[in-house]
Amino acid sequence: MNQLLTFPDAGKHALSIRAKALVFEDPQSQALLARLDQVAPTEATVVIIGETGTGKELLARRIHQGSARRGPFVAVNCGAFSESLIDAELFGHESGAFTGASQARAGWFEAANGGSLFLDEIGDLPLALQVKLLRVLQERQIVRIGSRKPIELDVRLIAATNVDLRDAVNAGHFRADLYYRLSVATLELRPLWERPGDILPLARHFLASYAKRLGIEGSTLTPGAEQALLAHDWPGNIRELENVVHYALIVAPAAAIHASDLQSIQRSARSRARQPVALPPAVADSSASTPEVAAVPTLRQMLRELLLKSMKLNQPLLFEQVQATLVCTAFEFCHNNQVQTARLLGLSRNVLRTLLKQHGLLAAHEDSSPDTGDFAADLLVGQPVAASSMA
Ligand SMILES: Nc1ncnc2c1ncn2[C@@H]1O[C@H](COP(=O)(O)OP(=O)(O)OP(=O)(O)O)[C@@H](O)[C@H]1O
Repeated sequence: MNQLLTFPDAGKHALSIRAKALVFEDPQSQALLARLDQVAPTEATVVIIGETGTGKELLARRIHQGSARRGPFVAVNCGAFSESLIDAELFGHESGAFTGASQARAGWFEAANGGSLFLDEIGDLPLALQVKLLRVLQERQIVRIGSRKPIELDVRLIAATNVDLRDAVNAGHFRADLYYRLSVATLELRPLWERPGDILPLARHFLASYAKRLGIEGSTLTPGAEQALLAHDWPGNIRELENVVHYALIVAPAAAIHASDLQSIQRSARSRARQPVALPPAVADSSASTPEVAAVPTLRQMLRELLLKSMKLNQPLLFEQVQATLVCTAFEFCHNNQVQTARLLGLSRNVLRTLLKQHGLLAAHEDSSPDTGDFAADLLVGQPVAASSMA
């Protein structure tokens, strides 16, 4: 079933494909969409969790569209402003409130009155502003900087984060009271690699949309290109996929798109082959700056050397032991909810999937693909080995 949902006022957003449609075909995405459609008509504050490029803003727009709110949808990235600026941006100011404030200005809250305010990267909001935001949510009114007059507000707040807010609370970076106030409803967008059923429908959707824009007819993806898309890790998630398809159309207009046209994928595959132990690009993770993460490259290097040695000496036992060590370490990370760190070990998705499933962190229906046990191959990028070849 093709889950292509169009926004009613798509025409108003002519510049962006993002505002027009949502492609949600993977069973996980469909389940999320069902929850979204339950939450949207309510007045509940929503927190959307997901890595960069997973579609958080798009989801927030959909929530707004699905509500009865007729006011505007206003999106603000909390990470894009300095602490002093974001105060005035959110709550507005009177003229003369501070140097440079020559005129009174309404803030984003007022701009969103009657509608929804989407606060992206809420985890980046300084603590002082978190206190202020909490008060606004409780009292449903704001006071502009330099004023004493409260302004009544009717705004639904939708927040997004790419960090685990519970970890931020534990680390003292995020107020617990604000966290509980915000997370009335929580929607989690999984990284694209964890919802493979979305990859090709999204790719075809972007292909059709960009081809239309570029005036190209008859572009298709060859089976090889489809395979390359499915095999890629997508650290930049849907945004990366959109860019890859757009670029491919530019370099291979009016023709079938081959794997070799998907240049950024090819490049990253090549660079992985050249530097087998290099860390993948930074990923949002609850464990992003823990000592474990710092230790992973060394661990990975050690395990890689051991694997190579075991192959050279033809020692299946050592090979098995290294594999076991890898799996135990990854399991430990998964157990601590540090899935991304586990990924850095270079394990195959299938192995990670199995670990996650064993740990109840993954729904059963996701685990459709068999465990090929190719984790050593992942670690040794470019030198695939099968356990049987060791015998
Ligand atoms: N389900 C989807 N269907 C179609 N396009 C999508 C979908 N999800 C995301 N996109 C596309 O991916 C791009 C990234 O989406 P979006 O900006 O919503 O991500 P984000 O998670 O808010 O990113 P960031 O955290 O970096 O701000 C958008 O340009 C949009 O076109």
